[in-house]
Amino acid sequence: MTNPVVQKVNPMLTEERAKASFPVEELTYILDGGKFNTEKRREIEELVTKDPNFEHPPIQFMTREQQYSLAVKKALLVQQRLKELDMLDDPYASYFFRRIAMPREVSPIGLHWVMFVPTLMGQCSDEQRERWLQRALNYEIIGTYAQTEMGHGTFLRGIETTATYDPSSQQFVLHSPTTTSIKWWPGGLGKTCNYAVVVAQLHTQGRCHGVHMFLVQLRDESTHRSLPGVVCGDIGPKMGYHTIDNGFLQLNSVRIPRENMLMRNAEVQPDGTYIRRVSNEKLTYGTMVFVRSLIVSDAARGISEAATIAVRYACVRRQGEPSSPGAPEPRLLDYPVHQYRLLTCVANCYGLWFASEVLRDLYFTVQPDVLEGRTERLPETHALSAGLKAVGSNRGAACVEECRRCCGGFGFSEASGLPKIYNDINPACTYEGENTVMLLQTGRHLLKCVERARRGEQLAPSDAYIRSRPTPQPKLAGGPLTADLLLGWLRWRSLSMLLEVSGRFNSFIEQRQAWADAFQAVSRRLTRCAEAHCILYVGQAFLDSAKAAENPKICGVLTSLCRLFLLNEVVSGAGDVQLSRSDLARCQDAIDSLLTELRPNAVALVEAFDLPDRMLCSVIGRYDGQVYEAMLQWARQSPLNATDVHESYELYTRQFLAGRSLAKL
Ligand SMILES: Cc1cc2nc3c(=O)[nH]c(=O)nc-3n(C[C@H](O)[C@H](O)[C@H](O)COP(=O)(O)OP(=O)(O)OC[C@H]3O[C@@H](n4cnc5c(N)ncnc54)[C@H](O)[C@@H]3O)c2cc1C
Repeated sequence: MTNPVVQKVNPMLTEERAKASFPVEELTYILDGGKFNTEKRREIEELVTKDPNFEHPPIQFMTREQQYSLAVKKALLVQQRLKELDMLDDPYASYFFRRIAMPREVSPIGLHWVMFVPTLMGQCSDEQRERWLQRALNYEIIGTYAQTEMGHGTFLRGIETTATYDPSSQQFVLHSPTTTSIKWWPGGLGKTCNYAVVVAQLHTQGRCHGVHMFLVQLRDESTHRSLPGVVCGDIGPKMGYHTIDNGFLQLNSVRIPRENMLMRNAEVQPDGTYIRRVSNEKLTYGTMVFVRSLIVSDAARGISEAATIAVRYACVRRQGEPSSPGAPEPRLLDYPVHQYRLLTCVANCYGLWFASEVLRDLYFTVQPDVLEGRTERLPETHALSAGLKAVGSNRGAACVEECRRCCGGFGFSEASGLPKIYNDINPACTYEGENTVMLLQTGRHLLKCVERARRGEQLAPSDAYIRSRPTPQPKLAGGPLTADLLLGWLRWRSLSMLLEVSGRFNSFIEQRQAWADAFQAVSRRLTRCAEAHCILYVGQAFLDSAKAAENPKICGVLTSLCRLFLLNEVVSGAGDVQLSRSDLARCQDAIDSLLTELRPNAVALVEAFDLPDRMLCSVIGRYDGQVYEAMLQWARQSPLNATDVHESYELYTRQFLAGRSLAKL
């Protein structure tokens, strides 16, 4: 455990830690992907912790401008340190360095790495790469990715920004013709970046050729002033992400050289002739799959942080009627309903953690094939990554909110760290493909799978359970409710729901409805099918990882947690299909027994995530469990407490209490 014990540890937490039935450290190695990774991560944490440049008072007491300015400084410092330590080429090390140096702070230059550089890598011709990529990698320029407009998000083809080619000057004229065409949202666009990849409708020789990408310089490289015709700025405070300047961009006939169109897939020649090359859009899908697997893993990490805070707090918080006169009040964790709320979040966290790893491995398996033109598994990976991105971020936000509520009033205080985790996890439901739209994409793929199964075609591994005919419902009554049996039931549920929806869809088609109308008619139910399909994948990944654990004690506790996950899905999905009352009652009883079984391991299961206090930034989730003293100390730092009497008293309250009218002040 890397946490420095700053105060005497609360005995209630010590007592809970002693109850662990398995070696926590070994589970940490599994979660990290091996002992080597755990050690490396801890070394990095120590490096950052010792660096005074990353020390500062709580950001919650700072204004947004102060938070942004500090985040710019720290983000650049992180890059400098990574270079000095020769860690830039080590993705694992640099990921953890950033996370620990900027806990809960979204980096204003994050988009540079996540979107700008990968877009240059994937969309530039070889000469363009030569010219720009190295400059971007060396941080001589900082870029963002500007696609979304005020009026157009999900529907990419509706984008209004135009890039019109002028052969006389061999330049493109970038223009925002309407208010709704103003770019809105790109990270770092407001104040930080000096370049952007701008997505616009390409016009040449009187024809529109659809959306293409252009590299546009926004600000002068030495003064950082915005260039003529470029109007950009910050879009203002948001629900979270206070440290990043999501921005707007209006382009007023801004001219860029012809060579600034990203030309890997298409080209405009000097005379204005448009040439489309063999599309490698399928390669772009590959990158999308990878980014989405990271979103699922971020969702799991968000829950791991919230659950660590809420479980520790539940051990030290006493609330309620004592069981006998003179006895202490019960701890929150002693209440079965509280155990249920927290342990189901922990179970979701482990499930998503393992599923994100399987998805990432799938990407690394499929990507080399795709590069060589074998794209058979691309539809499966694409559909899975879209659906899991949606299910992961939806669950992430829901579980973090549940953990926040589990902490009562303190969960509403910024001191808990929980509002910030929630506000930072929530936007992932919207960016990189809005979640409902993602589920519809998965659903569309599932409908096609039923059709292919009907034609007797072979389906990809994760779709292989899909048939064109129903199978009998697995019986839950009778024998033990094993994880395999529960998974089998969820597989059956997914297939049953899908066949029903596909049947309705086909009947609309037989009634000569247009494909798009038939799709809309079943779309609501189809999103539910997509969720069921993805939950099945999460459950399978969870169970496989539990079975793979070499230590029988770890295998045992993970299998129990996995059963809790699966049972909870069966119970909450009972209304989707017909689950008998006796089967439902059995499942409910099994959940109750599992809560009792898992409760002694609650702390161990969250502490296996090995999150140092520095990362949690939580007064109520600290390792030593000394919640109340720390809460008072934290509140004392509020700027409102700088003076005993606040200036508003002299300005307004004194007059008001004396009966004078405030209007005259
Ligand atoms: C924090 C944050 C960072 C972002 N960063 C960037 C960035 O760096 N660069 C960038 O270009 N953009 C960025 N975005 C924008 C983001 O990609 C869009 O918000 C997203 O694509 C959704 O588009 P929209 O907001 O226009 O919503 P809309 O597309 O208008 O969707 C609104 C609602 O309608 C529903 N809906 C839309 N279409 C359909 C349909 N066909 N069927 C059923 N329902 C539908 C959606 O599910 C959604 O609930 C960012 C957004 C956020 C919140």
